[in-house]
Amino acid sequence: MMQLSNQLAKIGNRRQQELTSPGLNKRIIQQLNFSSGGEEESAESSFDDWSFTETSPKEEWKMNACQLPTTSDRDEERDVFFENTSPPSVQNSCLINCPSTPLHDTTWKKLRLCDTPNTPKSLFSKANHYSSTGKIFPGPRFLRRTPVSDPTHKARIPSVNVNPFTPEPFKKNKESQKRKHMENDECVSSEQCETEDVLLPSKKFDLHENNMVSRYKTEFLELEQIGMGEFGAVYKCVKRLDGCLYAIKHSKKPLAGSLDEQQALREVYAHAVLGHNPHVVRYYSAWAEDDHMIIQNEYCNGGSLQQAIVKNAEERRVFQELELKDFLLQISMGLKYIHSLGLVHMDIKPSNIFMCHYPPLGKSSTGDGLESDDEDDGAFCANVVVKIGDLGHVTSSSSNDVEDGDCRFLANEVLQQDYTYLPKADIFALGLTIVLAGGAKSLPKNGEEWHHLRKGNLPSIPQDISLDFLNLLKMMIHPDPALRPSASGLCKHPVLKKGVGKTAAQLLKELNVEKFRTAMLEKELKEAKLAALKCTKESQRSLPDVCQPRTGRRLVGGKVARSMSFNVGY
Ligand SMILES: Nc1ncnc2c1ncn2[C@@H]1O[C@H](COP(=O)(O)OP(=O)(O)OP(=O)(O)O)[C@@H](O)[C@H]1O
Ligand SMILES: [Mg+2]
Repeated sequence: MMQLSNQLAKIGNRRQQELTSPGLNKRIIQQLNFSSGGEEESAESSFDDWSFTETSPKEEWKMNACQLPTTSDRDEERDVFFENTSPPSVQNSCLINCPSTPLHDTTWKKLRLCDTPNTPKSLFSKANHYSSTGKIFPGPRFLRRTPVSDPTHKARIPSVNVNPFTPEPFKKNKESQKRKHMENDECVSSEQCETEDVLLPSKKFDLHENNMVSRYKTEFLELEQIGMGEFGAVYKCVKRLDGCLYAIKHSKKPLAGSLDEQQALREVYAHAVLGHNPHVVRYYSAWAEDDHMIIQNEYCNGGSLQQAIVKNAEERRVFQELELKDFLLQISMGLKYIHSLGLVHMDIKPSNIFMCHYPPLGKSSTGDGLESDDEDDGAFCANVVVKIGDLGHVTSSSSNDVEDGDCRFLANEVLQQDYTYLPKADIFALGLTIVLAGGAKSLPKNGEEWHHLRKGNLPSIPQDISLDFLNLLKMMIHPDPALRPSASGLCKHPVLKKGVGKTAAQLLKELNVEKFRTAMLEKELKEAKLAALKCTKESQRSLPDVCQPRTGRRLVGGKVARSMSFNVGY
């Protein structure tokens, strides 16, 4: 992350130079990413002096979705060219007037506002940290730097990004650290502290610049491209050091100052906070290289659910109800975990669900993903673990800064900017994801059909599905988000528990219980043999009655409570 920050700051410098150079009084045309939604923020921004009034592509899409019917394609809509005719001075005024706000949600908002193509975030963080009142405010992604007495030392201290998804205690800790510094007169004022935040050096040790060595090429052997998305390309690679496979995601476009930068950072922040869960694609590392973000993730050998759906269609088959229930249960477990950390995914769809095929139980060489302490484990395909990936849209569940995901899976309330029930938007998208896995035809992107689904009408699934399961899916896309089941509720739902097989974790638990039970029985048997032997010896010493078992007394296991239960954990 340090290198990433370095790289981003460096690019910011470059951008600033470009924007302030006399030759730049020309029109800047830049491609916007629809999904990133920063342009929407510009339209609804509280920045009074925001001078660009064009309707954002995303707003256009929202208007389309509300004007029945329309048929534009999402991809076309997402690639819209935005023309900025304002001179750099206007751009700078936008930067100058960024309000200083506390971190977290508002910080994200600020990031986005200042991250449009007109006002690159990197530029923002480097160039102008003054409010309209001339007050200095902190760069949004820079942590407080530990003050040092040697002013020249400043230039060597790397900046650190603030993870907006970090739990509150961490942030409080940062605050107390700041207070401590102030008490120690290390900063004369909070403004000074903040000034130091933003005056962090832009040029630090840069592996790629200084050594001209690509970490990607040095550390990994690229095997093949396994995917391509809005954000970039994904490659299957072997890490030279450990010989293991990884999925490595490269951003498509240069990052600095772009909306992709923000999405990439979101993904990294979310991964870092989420840690490990069997139903969330595991993250290993991220760094910037050649102005592109690279994210090293767990490689899922079963590919995405979308790929499986396409393959099914080619083979004229569909996932059966039992498989659908298994997928739903496993993804719900991943969502339950994400939601429990106060986050929401906001882009659940088949291409963001990944499958890992493990060898049958006992032969797993991964040692990963199969064990779960989750009491709710109840799926049945022990050798297929389903995981949620692509965290590029993750945000806080209490946030007003929502980056809409794929419009085909978007809940209506999110479109209406009602963010009261964000976790339920994930449930809505999950319901439609399962319906697609069941063989339903592609979902509409807008128009009458789009609204029809948002009224709670389930797309038709071309196979016999039990009424119970159909009703559950219907509830998941209920127009009233409050009535949709929660992820936690789904994990315990009788429809998903009833008649299903067991997960690897459950089977492992049962195996351990059986092993324990066998060991106890073996112990009892051994004791019985010893007692019998002793009895024989003593009877040979002419004490005929001593070893005769008394009525009601058990010879074996007498000290063992027979009421001992081995069923804990089921
Ligand atoms: N960990 C992984 N294991 C296997 N395949 C992967 C993995 N990550 C990504 N892929 C493949 O690459 C594709 C794109 O990945 P991902 O969704 O992370 O990128 P994206 O650019 O954000 O895509 P989009 O914007 O379309 O959701 C996936 O649909 C999948 O086919
Ligand atoms: Mg994706």
